[in-house]
Amino acid sequence: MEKLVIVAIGGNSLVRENGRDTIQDQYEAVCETAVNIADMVQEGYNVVVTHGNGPQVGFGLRRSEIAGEVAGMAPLPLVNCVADTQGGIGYQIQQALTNEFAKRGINKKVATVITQVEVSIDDPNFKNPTKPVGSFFTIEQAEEMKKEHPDWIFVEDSGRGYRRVVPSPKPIDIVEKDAIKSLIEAGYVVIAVGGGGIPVVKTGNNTYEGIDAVIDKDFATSLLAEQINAETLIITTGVSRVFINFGKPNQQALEKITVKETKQFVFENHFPAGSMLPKIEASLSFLENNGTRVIITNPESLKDAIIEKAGTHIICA
Ligand SMILES: Nc1ncnc2c1ncn2[C@@H]1O[C@H](COP(=O)(O)OP(=O)(O)O)[C@@H](O)[C@H]1O
Ligand SMILES: NC(=O)OP(=O)(O)O
Repeated sequence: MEKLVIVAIGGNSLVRENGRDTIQDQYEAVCETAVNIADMVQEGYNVVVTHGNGPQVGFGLRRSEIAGEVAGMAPLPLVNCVADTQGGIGYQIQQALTNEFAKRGINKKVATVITQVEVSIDDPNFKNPTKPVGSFFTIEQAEEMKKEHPDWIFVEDSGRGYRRVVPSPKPIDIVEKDAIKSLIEAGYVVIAVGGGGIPVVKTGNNTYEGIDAVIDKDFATSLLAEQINAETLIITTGVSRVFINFGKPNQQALEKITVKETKQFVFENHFPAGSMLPKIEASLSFLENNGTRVIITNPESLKDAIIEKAGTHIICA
């Protein structure tokens, strides 16, 4: 079988910067990414796709809250908002890839697996929300909203504005990993752990219950990569490369770095929590658990990145 590559698509990379956030805009962004993934499949790579949902799950949560405030409708729990985004984005990726393969005469089938991801009820992250979701606000807008919703917590997100944060426990196990493996072995391009997976806690022997949280898709992707023995982990996001001193006049793009160098950059605080840090931590975890290489880049650079002509490459040695 061809080398197994897992590609994570960032939720923010599916949002257009035109302020409209329409589902058609999102589908256009998905189609553009599908072209790049189809290029990889055409080159002979065996690809598994995962995706984020940070903006989308926040939009869904807010829609549900407004429906409650305006029309008295029962709110949708956060875990169900995650499940809805997993299905909704998975559907768009599945259709875009299916159509792109048909257009090019690529003989590959695509399937999305509704994926539950186990977390621990005792995870300290339930008490310390860190995962930014939904829209970006100015500090004034965030302060105004806090007056109306004192329980909401906002954080500054990588110079892009303020966002609400929700709990983000660490993934422990992927409940549907055997189904995912079977589909890969049967030759499918599989879409899984969308939005980091639907967070569930174990209630007994093989029984589960949903819990309100948003798992970081980079950690869930890294865990899936380990569980399916992927060779390469590719994280696509809004930047073509990772930088040190990001956003400062002396920022410097990183082309190839070792695990040791990456740990030193983490120690020097080059990567903010909630945006680049989880990608870096997930990369290190993958490489320290039998992964061979990690690439962080934007979707349009995928084809060049896999042959080391673009992106930031993190390697073991
Ligand atoms: N050191 C860094 N190097 C590159 N990008 C960074 C860095 N620190 C923060 N960022 C920002 O983090 C973003 C990636 O995080 P985010 O948008 O939350 O991820 P996702 O694409 O998974 O939704 C980049 O697009 C960039 O704006
Ligand atoms: N769930 C998640 O990590 O989504 P983003 O990648 O969109 O932040």
